Amino acid sequence: MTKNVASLESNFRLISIFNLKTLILGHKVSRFRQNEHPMQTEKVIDYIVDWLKEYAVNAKMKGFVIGISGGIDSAVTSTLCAKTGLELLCLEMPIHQAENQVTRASRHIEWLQHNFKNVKRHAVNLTPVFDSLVAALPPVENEEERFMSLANTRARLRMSSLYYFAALDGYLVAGTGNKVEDFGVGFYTKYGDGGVDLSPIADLLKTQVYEIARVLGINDDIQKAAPTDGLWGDDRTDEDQIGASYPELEWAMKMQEEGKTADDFTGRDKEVFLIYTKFNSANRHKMIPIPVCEIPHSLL
Ligand SMILES: NC(=O)c1ccc[n+]([C@@H]2O[C@H](COP(=O)([O-])OP(=O)(O)OC[C@H]3O[C@@H](n4cnc5c(N)ncnc54)[C@H](O)[C@@H]3O)[C@@H](O)[C@H]2O)c1
Ligand SMILES: Nc1ncnc2c1ncn2[C@@H]1O[C@H](COP(=O)(O)O)[C@@H](O)[C@H]1O
Ligand SMILES: O=P(O)(O)OP(=O)(O)O
Repeated sequence: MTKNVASLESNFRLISIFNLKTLILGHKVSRFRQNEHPMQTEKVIDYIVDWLKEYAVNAKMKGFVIGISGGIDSAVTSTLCAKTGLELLCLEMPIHQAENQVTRASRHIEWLQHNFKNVKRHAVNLTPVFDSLVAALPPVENEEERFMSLANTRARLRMSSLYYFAALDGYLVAGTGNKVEDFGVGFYTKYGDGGVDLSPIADLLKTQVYEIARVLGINDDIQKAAPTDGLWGDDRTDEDQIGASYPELEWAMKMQEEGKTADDFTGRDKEVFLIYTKFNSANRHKMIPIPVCEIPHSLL
């Protein structure tokens, strides 16, 4: 990891092929810190809003485009983008989506438009796009693996649509990943929802995202909704899939940072720690720069 980052700094060629998320992640893993004192929520909000604005202005971009799912992360991120005063385009991109998710997303955008003049919206129905892609793909033997692959395909179709509008209108694609998803369990789709231009809330734990949502006054139904990746056409939650809650995962992330091992724990603590480390190591490839085959000078 350290070696990769060092070679990244000394090799400009590599930089161009990493997405921003990978870059941030590459140096952030080593500086993970846990909140020892209460978060100064208003100051954190102002800090992120200023950061977003400064980045967009320096990049000479007009604003941001973001996918709104009806979940807490996209609700908070979009509100922080709206607070910059720059243009914000909210995209609803249902793919066989549960009705309650569609409604929550739509109500959040209405709330944003009510509070901020700089917010526009588009609904892009990706269900027929997804269905025709599935129909065009060859049959497979292992239906279960196909199911997982198609779940991630949904996230990648959304990413393509976000970048369509980013290029069309001069926007940056705002990422919605938080610290536990991005740098802990790697619970996102590589080059799907992980394919973004900047990551405003990726230094915040999920519990901190909730605290920010409360202070921002995000709709109650979103604050109460169980986190879900919404990729399966049913209402399974992230906790159902991972086997541990976000507060549990945050605890395990901290324990790993402190150098603890599974032998330090028993019972549920041990179970959670093992779940966390399993995801963390399986998804490590998402948290480091992509491997480049470096050819010895003598051969070139
Ligand atoms: N909570 C959320 O917001 C959210 C969002 C999207 C997806 N998800 C979840 O995240 C998970 C994503 O699935 P995934 O991680 O299997 O798919 P992924 O596509 O993100 O990553 C798997 C892919 O990475 C590559 N890969 C695997 N091992 C590698 C290695 N060692 N080195 C380099 N590349 C490697 C392969 O191409 C493989 O197909 C799913 O469980 C999905 O439900 C969660
Ligand atoms: N239905 C959706 N419409 C728009 N954007 C979406 C939708 N579902 C997901 N997204 C975006 O992807 C990220 C990650 O989604 P998870 O639901 O957490 O997997 C989400 O924050 C939206 O930006
Ligand atoms: O990324 P979101 O907005 O869908 O949030 P969550 O993952 O909590 O559903």
